[in-house]
Amino acid sequence: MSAPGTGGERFDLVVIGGGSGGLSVASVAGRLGLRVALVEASGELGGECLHTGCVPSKALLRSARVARLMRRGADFGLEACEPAPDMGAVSRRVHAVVDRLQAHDDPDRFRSYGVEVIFAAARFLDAHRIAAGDRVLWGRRFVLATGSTPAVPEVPGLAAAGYWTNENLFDVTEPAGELAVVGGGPVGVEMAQAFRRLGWTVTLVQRGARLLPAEDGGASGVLREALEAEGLTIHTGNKLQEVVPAATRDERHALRLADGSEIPAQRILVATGRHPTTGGLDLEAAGVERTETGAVAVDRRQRTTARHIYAVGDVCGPYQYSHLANYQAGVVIQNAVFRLPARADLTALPRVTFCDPEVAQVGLTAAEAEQRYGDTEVHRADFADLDRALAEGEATGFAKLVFRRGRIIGATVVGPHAGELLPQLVQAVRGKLRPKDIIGAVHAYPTLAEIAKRAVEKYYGERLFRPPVKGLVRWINRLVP
Ligand SMILES: Cc1cc2nc3c(=O)[nH]c(=O)nc-3n(C[C@H](O)[C@H](O)[C@H](O)COP(=O)(O)OP(=O)(O)OC[C@H]3O[C@@H](n4cnc5c(N)ncnc54)[C@H](O)[C@@H]3O)c2cc1C
Ligand SMILES: NC(=O)c1ccc[n+]([C@@H]2O[C@H](COP(=O)([O-])OP(=O)(O)OC[C@H]3O[C@@H](n4cnc5c(N)ncnc54)[C@H](O)[C@@H]3O)[C@@H](O)[C@H]2O)c1
Repeated sequence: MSAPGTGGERFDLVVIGGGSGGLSVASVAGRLGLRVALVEASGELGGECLHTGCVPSKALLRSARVARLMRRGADFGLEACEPAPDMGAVSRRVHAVVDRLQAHDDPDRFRSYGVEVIFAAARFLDAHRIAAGDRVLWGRRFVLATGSTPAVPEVPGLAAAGYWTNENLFDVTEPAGELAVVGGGPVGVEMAQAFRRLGWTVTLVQRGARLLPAEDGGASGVLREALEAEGLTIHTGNKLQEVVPAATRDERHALRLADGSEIPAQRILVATGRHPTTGGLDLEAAGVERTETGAVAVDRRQRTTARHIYAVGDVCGPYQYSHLANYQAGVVIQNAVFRLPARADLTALPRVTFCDPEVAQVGLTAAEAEQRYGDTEVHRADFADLDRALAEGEATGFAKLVFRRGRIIGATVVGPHAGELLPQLVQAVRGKLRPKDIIGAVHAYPTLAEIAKRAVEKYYGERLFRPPVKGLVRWINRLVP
């Protein structure tokens, strides 16, 4: 660590990185009257979520879903038709959505909050100073919010063949061809389905034993079945070993897998995870340490090993979601601005993979709960039995609720709009609610949200519709006139 200097423009708070996490901290701190600098390397605010992550991927998935519905016309009594996707037009729509949302992240909006916005790459000079272009900033406190970048495996031939990542995927305008997707996490699964629905022949290779390995095994199975039914080819428990590059752009590369099989593909999408972005920051000069995985090490108050430097979002994890970066930003505001010892609590952190069917989770999965406690109870309701799901023609999937000692400690939903169904379950896990809190609330009929109530009904069903209870009910009814 370098000896701290005193020169430079002085700020109460210097935020490094203008994505989901950094923008949340800077806007609140600025409006609360702190002298705040926001330093962003890329030349525009919004970060990955807006430009190359959540927003473009969800816009692309929407076009893909419309294509799917067109093909499914006959399921609804309409003439089915095979869409002719225009990748150029799809990409233009995706960028139009991004541009529309970019207005929220206009630098002038942040300047109006009193934030000094500086477009430059930041580098620590010592524990209290950074260089940002030709300026030197002194900060009482700092927030590191530099996000993550695609982790590309070292596979012989891959670089020579050329590949897409989320950083250039949304600029694809060429007509549909053959695509190999490497990685079966959220990026791989969402994008494989989007491209398949937009007419591409897609093969997905997943090193893990199943798709979305962090999710409930049953949910992962339902998803795989749905993807295969749409014509996706999936290899799990297999790894990309080597690529034999095509001689010309129109020919196909050969992707050799660990089990000796070979996949032909014109294009390759690499979706094998992400590395925290710390390169060039010179964290050592500030005394900020990293974990074994390269993430910035933080405590539950989001403080790094240099106590006046905080970190939020993908650069520290432990998960990589935009809403987690925002949540951690709130923890930092409480600690660094209000000086309250707030701690992050991820017990009820939701996550959603926006494929179709969507996969949503809050709290523990059934397997995690069983492993941790050994005395849990799981009840499941299927969309195939739910009136609204049948009316919608979207009856794939289920909700699974995990109970322990009369409390809801986890929920998995795989099915139509699963992410939209999550909030009541997030409240249930967060508030350690009892099953009666779900069943006691009147759910509008017919809604998909009734699925949670149905799973709770199973919980009570097992307890109520038993001979001793039946006997008691008969006895009361005979006794009381
Ligand atoms: C394809 C894809 C889809 C996704 N979909 C979802 C989703 O649906 N829901 C969800 O919750 N999450 C999703 N994510 C994850 C989400 O995008 C990230 O978790 C989120 O953007 C992280 O926010 P952040 O603030 O940590 O970092 P970022 O948004 O990446 O922002 C970091 C910023 O720091 C800047 N920076 C880096 N180094 C420096 C430096 N030295 N100096 C100054 N600035 C610097 C970068 O230019 C960048 O603007 C998705 C990710 C991908 C790849
Ligand atoms: N809907 C969402 O919230 C959403 C969407 C997209 C991304 N994200 C976030 O972005 C991050 C990155 O997502 P991701 O899907 O790239 O990463 P990931 O780490 O979640 O999944 C990558 C997968 O690639 C596989 N893999 C690794 N190397 C491989 C190889 N050589 N061959 C074959 N398979 C290989 C791994 O088994 C792993 O399951 C995630 O942490 C996720 O939280 C979130």
